[in-house]
Amino acid sequence: MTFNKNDLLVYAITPDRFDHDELIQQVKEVLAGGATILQLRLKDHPFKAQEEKLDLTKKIKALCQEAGVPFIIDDDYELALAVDADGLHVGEDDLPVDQARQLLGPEKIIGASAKSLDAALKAQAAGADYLGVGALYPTQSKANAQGTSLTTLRAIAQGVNIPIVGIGGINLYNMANLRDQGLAGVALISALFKAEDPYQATQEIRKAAEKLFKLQAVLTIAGSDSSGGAGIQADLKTMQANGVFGMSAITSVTAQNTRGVTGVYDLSPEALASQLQAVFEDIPPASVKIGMVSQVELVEEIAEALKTYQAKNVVVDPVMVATSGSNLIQDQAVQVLADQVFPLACLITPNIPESQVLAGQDIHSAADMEAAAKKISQTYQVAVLCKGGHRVNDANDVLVTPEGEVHWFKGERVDNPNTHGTGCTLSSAIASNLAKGDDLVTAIARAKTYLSLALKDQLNLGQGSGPLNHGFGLLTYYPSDD
Ligand SMILES: Nc1ncnc2c1ncn2[C@@H]1O[C@H](COP(=O)(O)OP(=O)(O)O)[C@@H](O)[C@H]1O
Ligand SMILES: Cc1ncc(COP(=O)(O)O)c(N)n1
Ligand SMILES: [Mg+2]
Repeated sequence: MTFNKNDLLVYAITPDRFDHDELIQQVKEVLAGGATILQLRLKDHPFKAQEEKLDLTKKIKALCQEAGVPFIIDDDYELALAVDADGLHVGEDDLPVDQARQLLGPEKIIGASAKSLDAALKAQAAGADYLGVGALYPTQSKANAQGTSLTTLRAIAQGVNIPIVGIGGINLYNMANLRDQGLAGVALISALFKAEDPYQATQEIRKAAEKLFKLQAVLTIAGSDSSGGAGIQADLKTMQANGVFGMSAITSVTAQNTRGVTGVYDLSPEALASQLQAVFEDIPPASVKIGMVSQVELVEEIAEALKTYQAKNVVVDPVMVATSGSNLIQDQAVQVLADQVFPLACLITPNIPESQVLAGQDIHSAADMEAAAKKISQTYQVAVLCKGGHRVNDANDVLVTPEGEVHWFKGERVDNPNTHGTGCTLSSAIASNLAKGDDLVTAIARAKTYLSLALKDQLNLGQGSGPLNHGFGLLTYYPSDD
């Protein structure tokens, strides 16, 4: 039995009124399906004798032990002590947290329900190990449960440093809305125990929860931009802002600022290969973004590594020329990148000049963008997002898939001359969203929203086309400042 602050919580809570044998069977299935913590909640449950309650509790505890899953009891501290449960959960009107802690001792898990930041901070200070926050959605398991808004949930998540599980009416379908809110996981009753097949339901929810609530690692393979607005630096900042764990393999070090590129120092193929090996062999990324790669040999190392490690969700930004006008790829490398790396990708994101080169045709209109994207997509059997940042009146991008589907992403043009790194930022945000489980269209739509907000922040650094504010929404909370 382990309980770590960073563990994923797929928290199963037993339902009201049940047949004991049926409950035991369901608990078995829910544990086998991948619940990571289980709470026995015996609300409204008539027991004929105390022995009966003890017997049931012991049986369920044994199942949890066998599965290596912490066994928590709701409210009833005497029962928790009697069976030596792993922990106790107390509601806002139950035993106070500090008393629960005293009664159970320092080693046990104490959980508390909280509906406000105030209650959450109090429970944390009194020694709670985790918090249940809700009801986030209407629920049948707790009639008249008071609702908790996502705004309150976020405030609590930012204010405390113990894990939080969302609770109340959560199911496989509404769970996705709870992403990026600072949750360690979700607590469920009906979605697991009232499912037709509790084993399968738990498995599906566990799989989705892994993506939604566990910090996903994302790799960028790109060039360094000393001025911090594009390349590796933009990628890592974007990943941080989009709630994933950024990692990097550097292809080249550029001396660059908002006015231009004054030096390009490519790393050796060995230097790149060993970075890729170090990352892939230890922390397989959930997605990969590829940016500036200037030489044929470096492209070949990347293609090799993507195949060897069966890299997933690969997004390629075929960087050719910096916003400031400097060339960032050798002519021979373009075709090798296209031939060897595009087919391993799930998306490539050329801007208009890059699309013209790749398609071998001119682009003067939205229809031309779509035609070029279709041509590239057919040639390399990969989805293509032709970005419209180089147009004047709008910022519309078009996605064409190898199956021939076309999707336009309409973007209002933000009046901001500081667009250094927009392409790097967009592709990294797409890779981040794919890592968190979005489908391609959703990942792009959300990335575009992020990019627009970063542009709208109107950061103005340097004398040329400056960088975006990647961290516009990030704030660090220092508890000691209160
Ligand atoms: N002024 C702007 N306002 C809103 N979106 C923009 C603006 N400039 C670029 N974009 C968006 O930024 C993303 C990157 O596009 P683009 O600038 O064409 O790429 P690159 O940086 O590779 O040249 C696209 O989604 C594009 O629509
Ligand atoms: C190291 C590096 N990589 C990529 C770009 C492209 O920048 P943009 O995103 O503006 O196309 C850049 N300027 N520098
Ligand atoms: Mg670009």
